[in-house]
Amino acid sequence: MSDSDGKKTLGLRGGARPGNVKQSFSHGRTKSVVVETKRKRVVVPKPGAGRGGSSSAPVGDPSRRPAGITDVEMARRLKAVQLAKAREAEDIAKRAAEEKEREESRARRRAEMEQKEREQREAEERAKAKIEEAERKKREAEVAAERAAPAPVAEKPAGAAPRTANFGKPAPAATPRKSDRERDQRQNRGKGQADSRRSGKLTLGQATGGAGNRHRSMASMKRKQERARQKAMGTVEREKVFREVQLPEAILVSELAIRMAERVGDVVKSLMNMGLMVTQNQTIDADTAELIIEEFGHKMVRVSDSDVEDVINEIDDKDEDLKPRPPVVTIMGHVDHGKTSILDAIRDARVVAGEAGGITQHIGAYQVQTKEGAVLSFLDTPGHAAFTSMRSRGADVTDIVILVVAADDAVMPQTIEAINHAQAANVPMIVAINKIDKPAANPTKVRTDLLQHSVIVEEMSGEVQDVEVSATTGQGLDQLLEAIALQAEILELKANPDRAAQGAVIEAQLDVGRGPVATVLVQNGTLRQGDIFVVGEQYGKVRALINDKGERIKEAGPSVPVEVLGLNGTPEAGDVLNVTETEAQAREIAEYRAQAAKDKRAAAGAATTLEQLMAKAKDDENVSELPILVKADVQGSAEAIVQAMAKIGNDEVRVRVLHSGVGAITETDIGLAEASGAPVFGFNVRANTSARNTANQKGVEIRYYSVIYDLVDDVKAAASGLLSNEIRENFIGYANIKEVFKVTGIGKVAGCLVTEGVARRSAGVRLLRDNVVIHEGTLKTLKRFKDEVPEVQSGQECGMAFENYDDIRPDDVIEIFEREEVTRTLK
Ligand SMILES: Nc1nc2c(ncn2[C@@H]2O[C@H](COP(=O)(O)OP(=O)(O)OP(=O)(O)O)[C@@H](O)[C@H]2O)c(=O)[nH]1
Repeated sequence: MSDSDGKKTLGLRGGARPGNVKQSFSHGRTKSVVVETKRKRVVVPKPGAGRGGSSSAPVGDPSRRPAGITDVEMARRLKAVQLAKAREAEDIAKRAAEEKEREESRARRRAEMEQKEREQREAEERAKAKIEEAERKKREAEVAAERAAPAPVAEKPAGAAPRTANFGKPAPAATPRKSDRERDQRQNRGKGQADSRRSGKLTLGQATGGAGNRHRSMASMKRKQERARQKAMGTVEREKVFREVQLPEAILVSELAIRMAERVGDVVKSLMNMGLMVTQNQTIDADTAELIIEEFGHKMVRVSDSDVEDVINEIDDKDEDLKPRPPVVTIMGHVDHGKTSILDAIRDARVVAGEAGGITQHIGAYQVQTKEGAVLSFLDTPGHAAFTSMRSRGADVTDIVILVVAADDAVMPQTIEAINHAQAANVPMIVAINKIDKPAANPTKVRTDLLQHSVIVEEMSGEVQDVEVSATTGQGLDQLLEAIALQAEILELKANPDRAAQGAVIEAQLDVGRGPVATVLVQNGTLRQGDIFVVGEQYGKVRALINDKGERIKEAGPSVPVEVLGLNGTPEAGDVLNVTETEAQAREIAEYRAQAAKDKRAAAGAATTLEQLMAKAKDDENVSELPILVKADVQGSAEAIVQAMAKIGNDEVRVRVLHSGVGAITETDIGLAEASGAPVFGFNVRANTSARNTANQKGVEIRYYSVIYDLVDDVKAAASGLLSNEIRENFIGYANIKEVFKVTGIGKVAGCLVTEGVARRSAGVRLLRDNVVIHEGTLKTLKRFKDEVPEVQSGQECGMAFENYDDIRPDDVIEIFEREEVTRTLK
C-alpha cells in the first residue's frame, strides 16, 4: 500500500493487514506492537482448465497455468497426475482381483467344511446302519443278511457324487444352506464397509496363518453344536426306549423311578396328577405302578414273586412219573344236616359227642379206606368260609364235594351257598341225602328242590350222583364211598410221588408242648422227615410227621393229611408248603414273602386316592362301628369268626375286628380292648388271671363262646343297638286351599277343603305349589266354623294357618303327615 518511509514503522508491503497487539508486563507496563499479516494467495483454476490441462492444453499457455510455473514444471506435474491416476486404476483392479481370489478361497473352505461335515454325518450314519445291520443279521436268516450287507456300499457312491462335484467347483449352490449363506454374504457386502471390513479381516487372519485356526475354530464350534444337538436328540431317544420294568407286588416310588430310569420328581408328579399324594419313600401297589410305567412309555414285566421263589417253581411232571392218588373230599351242607355225623360214621369214630353244640368247629383232615380198598381223604371244614378262604390263597385242595342235604328238611341257604362254592371252584359234587331213616324223610323233595339250583341228580336223569344215606343207621354209606371212588376214577387223579413235596395247610396252631403245628395235605411229591420247607411266610425242617390216627410216620405221599412239626412260626390255613434244597433258600423265600406282605399292607394304606380319602372321611361320620377283639383256640375258628363278622352290618353299622388271634386272652388284649372301648370274645379260650383282673378293673367285657353262631347272634344284637331308629313318614291327608284370609292376631289363614284322609292339628304339614314343596312345618291353628278342632275329616272345609309361615295362596296343596320312629335290627 504505502512505500516504506524513514519515519514509518517497518512493515509489509501490499495486501498486508495491520493490527495492534498490546503486550502487558510487570508493574503495569504495557507495550503496543504492530502486527501485520499477509493474506496467502490462493490459485483457483478456471473452469475447464483442469480437463484441458490433463490432455491437450497448450503447456505454454500462461493464462491456464498457475502463476510462476514454468512449462516444464507444468508438463512434469501433469505427467505425475496421469501416472497417479493410472496407478490408482491399477490398484483398484488389483484389489478387485484379490477380493475375488479371497472370495473364491472362502467358498472353497466352506465347501471343504461342508464336505467334511457331510462325510462325518455319513460316517455316523454308516456306523449306525452297520449296528442296525448287525442286529438284523442276528435276527434274520443268513441270505437276508448277505442281501442287506451291500446296502451301505451302494449308498456310498450316491453320497460321494456331490462331494466330487463340490471339489471341482468351489462354490456351487450344492445345498440350500450354502446358497443361503452366499446370498447373505452378497447382501452383507452390499450393506456397507463394516461388513466387507469384517470379511477382509477374515482373509487377513487366514493370510497370517490364522486361517487354520479359524477353520479349526469354526469346525470345533460346529462339532460342539452337533454334539449338543445329538445330546439333545439322544436324550429324547432314550426316553423313547422301551425299558422292561420288573414290577413286584408293591414297589417304592423311588425304586420305580430307578427301574424306569426316570427322575423321581417326575414320577411323584405324575402320581399326584393321578390323585395320589405320595412321597418317594412311600410304597405303591403294582396296579398303580403299572399305570405310571405305561405313562412313561415303558413296558411292565410283572414279577408275582421275587426271583428267590424261582427255586420252588412248578416243574411239570412227565406223564410216566404220575401215579394215581386218593381223592380229597370236602363235606359241605346246611347246619345240622349231618356233615359231622356222616364223616363220623364213615370213620367209625365219634366226633359229634366231643363237640360243643354238635357243631363242627375245627378244620381237620382224615383218611379212610373203603371195603374195596380205595383210600379217600376227607377234609372237614367249619362252613364254607374256610373253603373259600383256602381257595383265595391258592389252595384248591378239594377234588370232590359231598353235598349233605337232610331228607327231612329241604335245600337251605347254606346248601345253596355250598352249591355255589363247588360250582365256582369247578369241583364235582355228590349229593348225600341224609337222615333217610327218619319217618319225615322225603328224598324226592330234596331232588326236585335241587333242580331249582341247577343240580340235576342221576335219579332225575342228570349227571350228579345222589346217594340216600343215614349217618345214624349207616345205611347207604358204602354206596356213598363207592360213588366217591367212582367219581375219583372219572377224574383220573394223579400225582408224582417222586419229587419234592408240595402241600396245603389245612389247619395250623401253636401247641403248648410241641410248638407251631400245621396240618398239611400233601398235594404232590412226598414229604419226608428231615425235609427243609417253606410254608407261607414260615419255614422249617420236618422234625416229625404225625398222621390222622396220631401215629408218627416217616413220610407222607400225595393226598395224605399229616401234622407237621418243626416250623419256626405258625402259618395260616391255605398257605402252600414247598420243600426246598437248602435251609438258606427256605429262609430267604419266607423272609421275602414276609416283606412282600408287609409292603403290600403298607401300599394298601398309602395308595389311597383323594376321592377315597374323602369318601372314607365322609363315611366315618355316618357309620357307627362296633369294635371287637377275638381270641380263639385255633386259627381256623378265628378266621371263620372274622369272616362272619365282616358280613355283619350295613351302610350305617359295621363290626370291626381290632385284633384276632389264637390262644388265651392276655393283658395285652385287654389293654387294646380298653383303648378302643371294645368287648373281647373268647372262643373256646379263657382269659388268664391277670387279664381277668385287669378287665375287672378297667371294665372291659369278656364273653366266652363255644358255638360260632351264638357269637354271631350276640354281635348282631349289639350292632343293632348302634343303629339309629328309623323315622318313617305316613301321609294322613291332603287339603286344597280355596281362599286366603287375613285375620288380625293370627295372620294369613287358608280356607281349605280336605280332599283326602284327615287333617290333624298335631301333624306335620307341607305346602305344595305346583307339586313343589315350598314349606315344611307345623300348624298354628286348625279351625272348623271358628272353633279350634283337633282334626278335620275328608270332604270337610276348614281353616289352617302355618306356624311362622305366611306365603300361602289359593290352589296351593297342603300335605299332612305323621312321623313314627321304628327300631331297626340287623338281618
Ligand atoms: N335221625 C338221624 N339223625 C341224624 C342223622 N345224621 C345226623 N343226625 C343228627 O342231626 C344232628 C346234626 O348233626 P351234625 O352231624 O352235627 O350236623 P352238621 O351238619 O355236622 O352240623 P354243623 O357241624 O353244625 O354244621 C345231630 O343231632 C345228629 O344226631 C341221620 O342220618 N339220621
